[in-house]
Amino acid sequence: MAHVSRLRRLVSVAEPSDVVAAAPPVPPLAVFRRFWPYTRGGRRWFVPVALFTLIGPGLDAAELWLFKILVDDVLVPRDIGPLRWIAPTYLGLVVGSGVLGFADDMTSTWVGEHFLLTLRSDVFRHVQGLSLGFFERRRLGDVLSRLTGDVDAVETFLLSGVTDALSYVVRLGVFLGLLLALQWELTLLALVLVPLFWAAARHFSGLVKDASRERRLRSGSIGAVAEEALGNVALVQAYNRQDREQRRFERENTGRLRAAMASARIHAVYAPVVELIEVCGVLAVLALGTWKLSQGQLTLGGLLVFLALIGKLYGPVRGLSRLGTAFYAASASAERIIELLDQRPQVVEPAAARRLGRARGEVEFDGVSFRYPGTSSWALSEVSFHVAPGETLALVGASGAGKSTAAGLLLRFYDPDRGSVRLDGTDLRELCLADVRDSVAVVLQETLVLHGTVRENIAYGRPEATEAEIVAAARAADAHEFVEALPQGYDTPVGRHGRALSGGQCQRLAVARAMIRDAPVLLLDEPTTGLDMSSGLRIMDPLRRLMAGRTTVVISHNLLTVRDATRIVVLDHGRVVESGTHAGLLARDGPYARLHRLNALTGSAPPGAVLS
Ligand SMILES: Nc1ncnc2c1ncn2[C@@H]1O[C@H](COP(=O)(O)OP(=O)(O)OP(=O)(O)O)[C@@H](O)[C@H]1O
Repeated sequence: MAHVSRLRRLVSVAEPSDVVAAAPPVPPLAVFRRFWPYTRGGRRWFVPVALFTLIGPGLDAAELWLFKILVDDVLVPRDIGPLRWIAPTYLGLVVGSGVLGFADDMTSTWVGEHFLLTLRSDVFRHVQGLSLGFFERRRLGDVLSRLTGDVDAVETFLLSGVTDALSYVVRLGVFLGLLLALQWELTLLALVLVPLFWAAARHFSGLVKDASRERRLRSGSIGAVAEEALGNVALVQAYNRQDREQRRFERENTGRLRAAMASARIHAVYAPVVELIEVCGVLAVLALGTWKLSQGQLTLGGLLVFLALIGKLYGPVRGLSRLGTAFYAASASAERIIELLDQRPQVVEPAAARRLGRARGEVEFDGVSFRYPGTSSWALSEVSFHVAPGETLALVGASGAGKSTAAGLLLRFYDPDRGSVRLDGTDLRELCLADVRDSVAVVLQETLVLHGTVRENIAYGRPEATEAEIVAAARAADAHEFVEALPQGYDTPVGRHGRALSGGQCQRLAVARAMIRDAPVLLLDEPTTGLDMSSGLRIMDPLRRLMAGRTTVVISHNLLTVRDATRIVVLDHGRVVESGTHAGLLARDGPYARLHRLNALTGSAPPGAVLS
């Protein structure tokens, strides 16, 4: 056992990564069962692929047999006669193998790529369907690395690996049959060494698996660190943190390098061991074969073909044992995909979800309490309010009071722990999720602008919108004028996070997008955050037009846009501490009045910025 621990030390990897957690191990058979359904589109090609696999070794064997005849009937007797039929047959066999190889390559690539397409798009659909909570907990770069590198490795596990294995087994069968027919004693001698191959393969495969796990894990960490640093490049550069990010990136890369070196060491030890076993076999056969030749029990052609066949026999044996290690390496990736696929969305639709035509827009929070997963304090507790269709409700409160959390619950990004959120009198949990989200148009705190043209950004609200509708929405959002002034008008690319536009312009695009969505409920989460006084005032008219005739929940902590709301609900530490109209709440001289005085002092509520 000492040599095992010595080998283990050979593959020891760097200090553990704290960026990405390892996926739990899964037995190979379970991996196979798990991914088998993804082969469904390509299964009809399995028969041709199997046929090509069967015919290939047959052609190889025929070529070798021709070689035997060539030596025994042409070279040894020095007679050119049989060459007349040997030459065309040989050419025919070579052309046949070429055509077969082509067909084999095409079909197996198609089957493999088709599998990848199905699996990758399924994993993507699954990840997109996960609740917001998942994305808050996980590193995006790691998820991306699973979607790309790990999915590829699963294909190796399931398809290329299996077809290769099949081809090796067939080759073994054909060559073994030929060898036995030619010289059974020599064959048995050659076979004595096969168990040694297996023992070596088994020994090394466990080590390979450890190193491969570490390599895939490090690839995920590299993706995660790169995504975080490059995604927040402005922050990194502003605070001169490039060196720190570089160190983090290099640390994960060094981890990957060590894992790669560990697996290279394993392979470097493994290859000569296997070669040694093989050479022993060939030498033994050569010795016995030469003796048989001298005794006249074997022709020279027979011996040469025998040696060539032995070479061909060891090929698949070696291939099979190598596949074993490749399987183990790929299963490390499979485990990472399975772990991703096993994530369940926290927000799920009931089996018989109720469809909701066009909602009237009645919104109700009834005794809602909510805690973010993994936290101990309540973000909302016992929150109740009711908004009738067409009315406007303003949620106000200090930073961290729970306003955005309430917005998240209304969009059903999360489910409340207690109480219920209702739309038109029905609990959101009973409704079709797509209907809930279709009923609510949002203009969020952080302006969500996509990498695309102005037109694409507006039409994201309703992809089937016509050009006239897009322009009408832009006009209503007071965006048409500035869009027309852009170099390419509606076709101007706006860059990632809308960096080509000002904050106010981005916000007006967001209003146009919400406008074109034409949903009965409108959710405005701090629509004026980050805007200066004049931009804040400028957005008011478009917002008013957007709110007309819709139920609106407006969230604000600077009290802008809230004074004329039908009702104002004041939140503090997740609780409703006050509610009423602007005038009524001011008269009570409670928390709202205090907030109002504070705002008047800081001047964050422009005079006249009121809802009509
Ligand atoms: N994803 C999250 N995971 C854990 N806790 C969270 C999460 N988001 C918010 N919280 C916590 O929930 C509480 C309410 O946060 P919320 O964002 O709803 O406040 P807010 O009133 O919208 O604040 P602001 O006006 O600053 O946007 C805070 O204590 C916050 O720390």
